[in-house]
Amino acid sequence: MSKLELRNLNKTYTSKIIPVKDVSLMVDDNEFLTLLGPSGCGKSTTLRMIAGLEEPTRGKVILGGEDITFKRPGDRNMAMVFQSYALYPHMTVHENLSSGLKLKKVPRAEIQQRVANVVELLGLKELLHRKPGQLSGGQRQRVAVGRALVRRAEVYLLDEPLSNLDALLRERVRADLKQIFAREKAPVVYVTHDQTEAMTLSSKVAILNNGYIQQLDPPERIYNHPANLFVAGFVGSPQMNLLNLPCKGRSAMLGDFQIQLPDIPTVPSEIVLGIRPENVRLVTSDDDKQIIQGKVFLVENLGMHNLVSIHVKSSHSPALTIRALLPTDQSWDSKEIKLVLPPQNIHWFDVESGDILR
Ligand SMILES: Nc1ncnc2c1ncn2[C@@H]1O[C@H](COP(=O)(O)OP(=O)(O)OP(=O)(O)O)[C@@H](O)[C@H]1O
Repeated sequence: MSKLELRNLNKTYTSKIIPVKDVSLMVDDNEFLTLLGPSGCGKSTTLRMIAGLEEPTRGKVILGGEDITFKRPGDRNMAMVFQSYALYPHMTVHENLSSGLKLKKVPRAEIQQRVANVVELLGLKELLHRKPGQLSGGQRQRVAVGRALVRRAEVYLLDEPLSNLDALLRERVRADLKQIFAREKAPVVYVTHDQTEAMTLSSKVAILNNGYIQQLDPPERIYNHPANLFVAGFVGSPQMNLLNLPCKGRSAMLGDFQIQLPDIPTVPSEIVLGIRPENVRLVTSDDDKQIIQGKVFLVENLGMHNLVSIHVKSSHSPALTIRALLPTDQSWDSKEIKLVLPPQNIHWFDVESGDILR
């Protein structure tokens, strides 16, 4: 029943360092919000202000209707997992997991039950009697996640909790986290710069850049309807093709080819065309429109697909490059190919502001 709300949150260190600018958002008790963005964009500072470890310069943190902006961290019932594990070095794993509950005078049987659940979930059984100094980085990180999970907190805050796990374990713990938090009735705020984590775990993603929220939406919407050039370029791997093109009449010129512009009030002299590599496809029928031709100059095998880089045919300007995900069942090296850019998959952006036009 505790909705978390940030109202116009700001943090200023000096006139030059303003890591968080006017961040407003809401996380319901059944929501998993991820703060995603490049290094230094203000993710951790935002999380630390929610936890009370940092005072906002301006703005409010509201939990369940109560203003908790200046409440001490210990008085907020929040569980936090840091990138740097923050485990008690003199305690065993078992003691690290149970000490918080003992302090809160939770009955012994319940402590045993809750600890047993996380131990099972995170595969910690073999490590219970070791101290943090005797664990690998990944194992310590799992214990830190476990310590947050044994508590029944009002809010869960996680700062890059999977960053030290190897790829396989990260995938497993990621799937576990998703299931665990689907059952918890508490807002979760998760910080990462790993877009796969953000896309798979979250019900909502806030993309941050330079302290500002660029877009706040469910992951599918972020991926399929990026609000601006920053989001379009940041989310998606391989990256979206983003091409600056001159406009002529109601078309944009992609090398020798005309791509019809969408219905926009005024046609600019230049525009940015965005299309994801998986949406660029081979010509399959005579009815195909928006066809471009070019020559392959690079093929990268990604396993399931080839990422093929193509120089688009152009008689005057230097060749533009477009990348397409194509099947692996044939050789694309140095091939002349014809491709289709389906109009429904094209995103158009304003050159100056970077905002989406259509
Ligand atoms: N105590 C501080 N004093 C001055 N500047 C700080 C302080 N803490 C953070 N910063 C600056 O604020 C900006 C945002 O930092 P923050 O840690 O929130 O970024 P982040 O998005 O979490 O980055 P990362 O992904 O690298 O952890 C950075 O430019 C950082 O150098």
